[in-house]
Amino acid sequence: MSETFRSMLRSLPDFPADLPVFDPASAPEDPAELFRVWLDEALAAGVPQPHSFSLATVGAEGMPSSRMLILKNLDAEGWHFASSRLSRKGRELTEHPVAAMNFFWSALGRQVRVVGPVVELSADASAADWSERPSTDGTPNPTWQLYALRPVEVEFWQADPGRKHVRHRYLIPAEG
Ligand SMILES: Cc1cc2nc3c(=O)[nH]c(=O)nc-3n(C[C@H](O)[C@H](O)[C@H](O)COP(=O)(O)O)c2cc1C
Repeated sequence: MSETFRSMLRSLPDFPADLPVFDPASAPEDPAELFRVWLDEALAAGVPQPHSFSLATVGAEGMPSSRMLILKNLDAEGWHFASSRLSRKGRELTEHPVAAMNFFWSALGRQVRVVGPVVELSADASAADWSERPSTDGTPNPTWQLYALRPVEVEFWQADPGRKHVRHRYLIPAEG
């Protein structure tokens, strides 16, 4: 059973054969600009939920935890996401206000990693996000929180059929 399972896993393809070519020399200076281009290309390639990402947070004694979330916005405040402050991630962010995001667009063999401190955005912005959710019934939720991750590191990764995978990393000094 476990040998069959292992063989089945080994037989799965890593990446599609037809992948885009990424030349870091032509990348813009602003990682947010490149992210928007890659998100548009993921949309055009039919990647389902291309705005979803895994968010890793730090819990008690440094134990990591991760889960999928939806990207809500990208602006000067950072990369926005929202959740309940009472959730595990909410409690972990209160204790350790840092996180790592990981976007993966399988059809394009692309990954984007974003790391940095996380800040809570305003109660008004959080309430607006809650009220815009598709399943809203109009009841306010004071525990709903909009957060912004302020990147200190953003890494773009492009798979290559010849396994010469390409990485392009931006390091952004944290604000004083
Ligand atoms: C694709 C996808 C998107 C999700 N988006 C959100 C989101 O934007 N906010 C949220 O609180 N939970 C979202 N969830 C649920 C979370 O993954 C998670 O189960 C929940 O927030 C509880 O996480 P926690 O116990 O680690 O805090 C999403 C799940 C999936 C699969």
